[in-house]
Amino acid sequence: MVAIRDLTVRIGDRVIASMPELDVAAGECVAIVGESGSGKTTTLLATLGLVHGAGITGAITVTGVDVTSARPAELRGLRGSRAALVMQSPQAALNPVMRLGTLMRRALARHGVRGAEARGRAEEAVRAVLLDPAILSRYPHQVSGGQAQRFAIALALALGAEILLADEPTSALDVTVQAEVVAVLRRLRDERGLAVLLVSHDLALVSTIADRVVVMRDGAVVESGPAAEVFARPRDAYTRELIAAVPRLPGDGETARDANGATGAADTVGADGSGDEEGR
Ligand SMILES: Nc1ncnc2c1ncn2[C@@H]1O[C@H](COP(=O)(O)OP(=O)(O)OP(=O)(O)O)[C@@H](O)[C@H]1O
Repeated sequence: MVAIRDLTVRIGDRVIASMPELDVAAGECVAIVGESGSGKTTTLLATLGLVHGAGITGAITVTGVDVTSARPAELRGLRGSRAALVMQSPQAALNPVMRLGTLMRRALARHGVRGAEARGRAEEAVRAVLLDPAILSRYPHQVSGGQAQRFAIALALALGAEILLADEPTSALDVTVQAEVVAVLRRLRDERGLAVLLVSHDLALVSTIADRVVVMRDGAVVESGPAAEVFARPRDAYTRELIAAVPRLPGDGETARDANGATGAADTVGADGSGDEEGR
């Protein structure tokens, strides 16, 4: 789905992100973690050809498209269908005077999908993120932040997303709602083989979903590997610091969270990933 080799992003003579190797396969979630300013967002945006005014070297392939040499129209096509960006505040990106169903139908019409097929695809996508299709008749201000984020994911699915590139997709949400969104991402990864490249500074959350973790600091990768291994036996001192900084509740084990997500916050919405489907 994603293959990055020897990526370097420079502003002037400063390297703001360098990523020697990063692969995300179908049905896999890879998380990039690190403190603010470590280069996580730059790496994510570069993956979709969205870093402008910077010197970029290296190779980036996303669902077979060579991002570094693709023409602008080809990149727009990639971003509007097979690869979708999920941002922190979905509500801000939704047109406030348009019902969610209209918004979805217009997006599908741009891809030549109309009428009964568009309605069917919209309902199927909304159900896949555990929302009631009745939500399609609501306006953005009539849904919660978690529902809006799940709708943004549904929109991506309806348009044919095979990979989601998610930048802090839950940090604008409260903890229970965060859990709903993570449960939905896990389910889509497991059941549909969706690939997820996730950027987050929240290690507790990352430990509930990531299969592999890449730790960045000052624009460089300091450690990477299977999530369970990195969380249980961090090799780098900076990774150890990040893990030690995760808040713990009385009764938690040695590590902040079990890497399989067994004790993660997402469990508050049920092991099958079912969340609150009702409106608020
Ligand atoms: N267009 C730009 N021009 C100059 N510097 C930039 C630009 N974009 C990012 N930077 C710098 O590059 C570094 C990495 O930024 P980036 O946003 O990738 O970090 P991050 O790890 O995602 O941080 P955060 O968690 O705060 O979003 C920062 O020092 C940032 O100030």
